[in-house]
This record gives sequence, structure tokens and C-alpha cells, in this order.
Amino acid sequence: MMWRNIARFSKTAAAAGRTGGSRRCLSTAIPGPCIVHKRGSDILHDPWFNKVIHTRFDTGFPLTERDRLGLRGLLPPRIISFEQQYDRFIESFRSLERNTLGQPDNVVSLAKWRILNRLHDRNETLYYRVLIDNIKDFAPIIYTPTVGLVCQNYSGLYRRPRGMYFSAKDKGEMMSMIYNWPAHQVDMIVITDGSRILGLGDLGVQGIGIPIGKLDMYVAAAGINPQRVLPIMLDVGTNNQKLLQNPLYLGLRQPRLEGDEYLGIIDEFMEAAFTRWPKAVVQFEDFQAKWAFETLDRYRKKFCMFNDDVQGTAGVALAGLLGTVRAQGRPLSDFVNQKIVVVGAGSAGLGVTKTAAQAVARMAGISFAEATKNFYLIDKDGLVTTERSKLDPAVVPFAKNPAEIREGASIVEVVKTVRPHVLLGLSGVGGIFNEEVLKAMRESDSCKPAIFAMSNPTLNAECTAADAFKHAGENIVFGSGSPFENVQLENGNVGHVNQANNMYLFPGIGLGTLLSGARIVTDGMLLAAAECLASYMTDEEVQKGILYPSINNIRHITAEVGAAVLRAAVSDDIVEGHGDVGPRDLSHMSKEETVDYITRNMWFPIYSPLVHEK
Ligand SMILES: NC(=O)c1ccc[n+]([C@@H]2O[C@H](COP(=O)([O-])OP(=O)(O)OC[C@H]3O[C@@H](n4cnc5c(N)ncnc54)[C@H](O)[C@@H]3O)[C@@H](O)[C@H]2O)c1
Ligand SMILES: O=C(O)C[C@H](O)C(=O)O
Ligand SMILES: [Mg+2]
Repeated sequence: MMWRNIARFSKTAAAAGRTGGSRRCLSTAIPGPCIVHKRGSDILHDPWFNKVIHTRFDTGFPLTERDRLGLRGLLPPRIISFEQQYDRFIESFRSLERNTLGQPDNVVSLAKWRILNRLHDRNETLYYRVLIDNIKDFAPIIYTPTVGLVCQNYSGLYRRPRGMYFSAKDKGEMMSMIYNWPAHQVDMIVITDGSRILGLGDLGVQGIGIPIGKLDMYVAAAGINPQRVLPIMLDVGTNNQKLLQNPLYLGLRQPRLEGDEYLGIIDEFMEAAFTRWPKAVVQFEDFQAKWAFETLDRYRKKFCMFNDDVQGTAGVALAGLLGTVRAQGRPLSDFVNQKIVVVGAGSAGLGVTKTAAQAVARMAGISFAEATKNFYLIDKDGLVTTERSKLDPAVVPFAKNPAEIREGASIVEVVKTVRPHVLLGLSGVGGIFNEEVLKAMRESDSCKPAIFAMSNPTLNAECTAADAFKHAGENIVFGSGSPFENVQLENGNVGHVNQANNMYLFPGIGLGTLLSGARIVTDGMLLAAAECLASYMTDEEVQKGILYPSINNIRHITAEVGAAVLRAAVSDDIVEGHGDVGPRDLSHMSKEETVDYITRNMWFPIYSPLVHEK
């Protein structure tokens, strides 16, 4: 049963195999050799080359390889295949599930994270293979929601260093420090300063779990070679008093740097990273809103970077919003008439609202100011109106006339007055879409009201899926940032849960950018990614309330998104090519050829014969 899964993916491996000479350990149907500069026990301690499963000593090194690499005698004689190792790991995972039945959710989630992390530490090939083949089961462990718990308990969990740390104490040293990273080539960097980890707030240096989890998704979804990813923690201090007082806290014990001092640290890191790896793509992740916007503005024309919370989330939400129009059985052009209430005006909420209003402006051929008419923005002080003092300039276009609804109106007041088609939460406040709010959505002007509770992790979701269907009605469309089970409805139907998470876009944005060799990430590339996701589902699926593909198809959707991003980069005339594939080659590729090019460049985990070279 388990093995059938692998066989299916082996076909993908074959399809993804012919990638030219630029990568040494690429997957092929018959795997080519992998050059290794180590021998003997050094190989066994390197998770990239190691073929030993972590829970037992069963080893995948054949005898010839043991001879070649000086391993003979260092391992017990029995040899088992990759497939047997795979099955053994899954068996031990399932037995852990059985043994922890009935224990508290947090305990079970962390136990599952530990067993996967141990495999990650010991044998990357097997780790990524089980992750790819079982992405639906394992994404909630290595990514949202468990990754939040891991960050909260970070000091006691990580057994091996992973990623790089640049702290305020490293000022002036970063250009040389960056050369301490052992890999010669880096393709994808995910960086955080730990200031807004999911909806959990400032977790300081413990936020490193987020770049690690995002990069695991890059490997699983986009086939980025795991030897070429780099998680980064910029430690500029923390304002979390509990952490500052915790003797076990591993980060700098000082309040966060602000102003020019803060920017000086990030500037120095960016210069260092792009000096060593000029072709890398940098993803900013989980920065508090003011720095998310400021750094995006500061770097987006200068470096190849994007902010996932602002831009990735906006694209996924826009695809979801367009999907809700289709779910109502209305033409897409009706999007311009949808009334949308967004709760949360931070990096994600504002990014979504702005992008959706831009889409309305484009579709209706009206100005951005006119397009903001149907959007209502609510933050911690309630509805934003022009009466609000000290309005953030980015919020100004969305501020309502207080004569229409009062300044600071609550969510329920706004929902009752506006009767919106969509209620979308990016507030980080768990349960804020309470029974009263959800019941008010029954009076929506839409025949299929949409509720998006996009905050992470699960406890921070604005409502649960079950509550949404129970209180707002069985005809709603539902999306959440963290996974929930589908809901069995009283009318006999299934209430479908969509995971409205930026994981559907960031891997394709990163991969398409990388393989195009684009100098920067343009609005056109981001829009192409969102449009690709929006058109991915069939009308039939959308009518059932299924707005996004199953996570089991994440590699396929990522290839499509990556191709759309690449083609938009070609249209924007900013591509420099990748490896042997130049800008002219890219511009001559048809849509299908681009998808094929992207797919062939996805790394796939299989054991390669190791050949020693001095
Ligand atoms: N699903 C996804 O793909 C995705 C992507 C990005 C962010 N998120 C989630 O969105 C949440 C917010 O992220 P962010 O970066 O925008 O954070 P942020 O801190 O920048 O913004 C939070 C916003 O919520 C508002 N808010 C706080 N309490 C509120 C309340 N009681 N009522 C109404 N509004 C309130 C704040 O005023 C602020 O405008 C987090 O939980 C994050 O995990 C999800
Ligand atoms: O990390 C996620 O799951 C999505 C998003 O980037 C977030 O910050 O919540
Ligand atoms: Mg994020």
C-alpha cells in the first residue's frame, strides 16, 4: 500500500530527471552518481549522503558502495532497500500515532514533529521522500500549525544547528560571516526577525522554526534542492518580556533595535547574502507590519526578494475571493460588486485588501480610490473611518465616511449594516468570529456567503470550520489558514474546508523567479501567480465550495504557478536565465514547455550511487 505511493512518485521523478549538468545529485529514473568529497564515518554523519534510517541501524549502503567509500566494517552487514526503509519509517510513525492515542494534542503533535525532525537530522533523502509522499499528513507537523508550537518550545527541541543567525552583535562582520555557510550555492533564503510569528507575537530568536518550515515546503512543493536552501534568523533583540526573563532563552537579551539601527542590520545582511549568492531569491517572513512594509519598499527594486505575508497571502486570498464569485454561480466580472469586510489591518490584511481593490479597479476600469468603496477594514480599534486620528497612509484609501457607519464599529455591527458577501479574518485573534458574528452572516447579500478565518495557528483562527457551518449556515464557503477537517452537514452534504494559506503560492513564486533568473519580483509576476491559482479549479469543484486544490497536488500547482511567474517575468523583460537556459530560450518557450522546464528542474529524493572524489 505504502509502496504504491512511491511508485506513483517515481514517475514524477523520471519526468523531473533530465535537468542538464548544473546539478550533481539530481533525481533520474536511473539515478546518476553523486560526487562526495568525504569518506568513512564522515559520510554516516552527513544527512545529505547518509543512507541509514534513524530509528534503527538498517542501512541502504550496498556492499560495492561500502568498499568505495571506506564504510566496510562500520555498519552491520544487513542491507535494506530505500523502499523498505521508507515503509519502516511510516510503520514507526503509525505506531507512534497508536501509542499516543488519547494524549493531549500538543503532546502528540510535538512527538510527531520530533520523529520527523530526527529523520531530517539523519537522512535528508528519506525525510524529503516521506514528506513529499505524505504531504497532507505531514504538512501540519512541519508547517502550520505545529511549527508554531515548535517555535514556542524551541530551546528544548532543536538538537542540531540549522540555518544561520545574524545578530545585532555581528554588525560589520556579516560580509565575512556569510562565507561560514558550508554550501557553495544557495537558491532560496527565508529570513525572519521573529517579531510576528504566526499569530503568536514576538518569539525572538525562537522564530527560526518558521524559515525552516517554509523551506521544507519549498523542497516538498517546489523541488528546491535542500542543499541549496538557507533559513535565516536576524536577531535584533526581543520585546517579549517572558523570553527576556527566561534564563534558557537563546537569543540576544535586549529590546528590539528600532529605526536606522534596525535597518542597518538588515541592509548589511542583504548586501552580504547577494554578494555571495547574486542569483538567490529571498523571502521575508513574519516581520511585524511596520518592518514588513518598510523592508519591502526598501528592497524590492534593488534585490530579488518578496514578502510572503504581504504578497503571497494577497495572491492566495485574491484567488479565494474570485473563487467565491464563481461559487455563487456568477460571472467573474461580478467581483466588482462584492462587499468585503476584512478584519485585521496588518501586513497580511492590508496586503490582501490593497491587492483585491487593485483587481476591482482593473476589472471595472475605475480608479483605485473608487474601487475601495466595497471594502471595509476593521482593526483592533474597530472599523476604520476618516474620523480616526493618526491614520496609516496605506489605510487612508479604505477609511469609511463615519456618517455611513460609526468610527470603531464592532465586527458584528459592520456585518449587520453592510451584509457583506465575504468576511475575511487576518487579525491573529482566535474566536473573534463568534456565534453572533457568524449568525449575522446569514443575512449576507450573497447566496453563498464566504468566511475566511485565515489566522494561524489553529487556536488563533477567527473561528472553527464547524462553528462557521453551524452558525453562518450550511450554504457558506469556508477557508482557514490552518487545516481543519471537512464538516459533515445536517443536510447530508460535506462542508468543504479550504486551506487558504500562502503555501499555495510562495513555492511557485520562488521557483518561477529562480528559474527565470529574474532580477526582481514584479507586481506582474505576483498577479500571474494569483490568476493561475484562481483558474486552477474547475467550475464543478468551485460550485461545491472547493476553491483550492488538494495539498496532495502541491507539486503540480507549484509547477503551474512557477510557469506563470516565469512567463510574466519574461513579459516584464527582467529575466537573465538560469544555468544553461538563457533569456532567449525562456522567451521562446510555449506555456506547456515552460511548465515542462519547471517540472524537470524540480529536485526529487532518491538514493544516488555515491562516488568519492578528493
Ligand atoms: N493564511 C495565511 O496564509 C496567512 C498569511 C499571513 C498571515 N496570516 C495570519 O494572519 C494573522 C495576522 O498577521 P499580520 O502579519 O497581518 O499581523 P499584524 O500584527 O501585522 O496585524 C494584525 C492586525 O489585526 C488587528 N487586530 C488585532 N486585534 C484585533 C481585534 N480584536 N479585532 C480586530 N482586529 C484586530 C490589528 O490591529 C492589526 O491590524 C496572523 O495570525 C498570521 O498567522 C495568515
Ligand atoms: O505560515 C503560515 O502558515 C502562513 C503565514 O505565512 C502566516 O504567517 O501565518
Ligand atoms: Mg508568515
